[in-house]
Amino acid sequence: MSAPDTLQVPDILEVEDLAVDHGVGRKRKRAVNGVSFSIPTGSTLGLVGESGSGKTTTGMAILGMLPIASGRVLFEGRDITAIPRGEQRALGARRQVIFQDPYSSLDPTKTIGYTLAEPCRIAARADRMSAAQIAERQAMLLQRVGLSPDAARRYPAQFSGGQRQRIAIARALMLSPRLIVCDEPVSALDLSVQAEVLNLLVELQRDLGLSLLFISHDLSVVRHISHSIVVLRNGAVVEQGPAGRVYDEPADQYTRSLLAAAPVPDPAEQQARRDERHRRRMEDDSR
Ligand SMILES: Nc1ncnc2c1ncn2[C@@H]1O[C@H](COP(=O)(O)OP(=O)(O)OP(=O)(O)O)[C@@H](O)[C@H]1O
Repeated sequence: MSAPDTLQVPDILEVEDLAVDHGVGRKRKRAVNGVSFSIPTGSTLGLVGESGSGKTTTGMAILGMLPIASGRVLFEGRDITAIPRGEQRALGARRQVIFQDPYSSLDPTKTIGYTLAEPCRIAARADRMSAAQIAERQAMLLQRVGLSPDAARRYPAQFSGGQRQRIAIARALMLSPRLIVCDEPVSALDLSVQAEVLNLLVELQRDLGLSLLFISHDLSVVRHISHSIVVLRNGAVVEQGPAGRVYDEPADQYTRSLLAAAPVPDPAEQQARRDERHRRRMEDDSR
């Protein structure tokens, strides 16, 4: 028997006919309705749509942070809504989140070292690490995201917005997750810093074989990092497919209007920005 031409990689995440509500009683409101998509393992899916379209609600339901009204979410083939409570913790280590505002995950009163160790303290027994292992992993990850190991002794206020987001990324990686939900992780950053953090996420995704659900209201942000795209409108999917197809030949009128509003980055301008950053770094190094 000959080997198959292509290796069949299972999907890390399958969302089937998902519905999620907010509020209770008469104030109950359906925020997400009939949403289905999947993320092939080791790829990035861009979940886009205007404010209020249901992106965060979908992301939080996938992370088990919001109850599901109906539908199924399969993570690594297992229906997460049917997993016994005792096993939810172990699953938590394999799914992490990075928010728009790094302060959501970085307590200003705690050192970076304390914050990075936090996921290890609440992890299931099987994922626990010794203090020495935690320190070693912290140092490795801080370096990987472009910070020096002595950052562990400092506080969030001593870092810029971009550096804080790098710390939030390191924190998300502490327990070696397989899926990271990135909820508008660069929206609060300057354009040049946005590009640096996006590049870091792309490198990490590729080098570590991570799967990313990248939430953004801005189609130009996810353009170069997503393998596939899902467009949400009023809590429902209006378009989905490979990123190249969705950007080049959008089938849906709403997607076309979003694309028209999203500027295509000019490669020459991007290169000029990269050169400028490089020049500044060289200057800093020579001081
Ligand atoms: N905690 C909440 N209580 C009640 N309604 C909510 C709550 N959170 C979100 N909603 C509503 O659910 C819908 C989807 O909101 P959601 O935050 O998921 O959208 P989004 O696409 O992520 O928007 P944004 O980009 O502004 O974050 C909106 O109508 C919103 O008003």
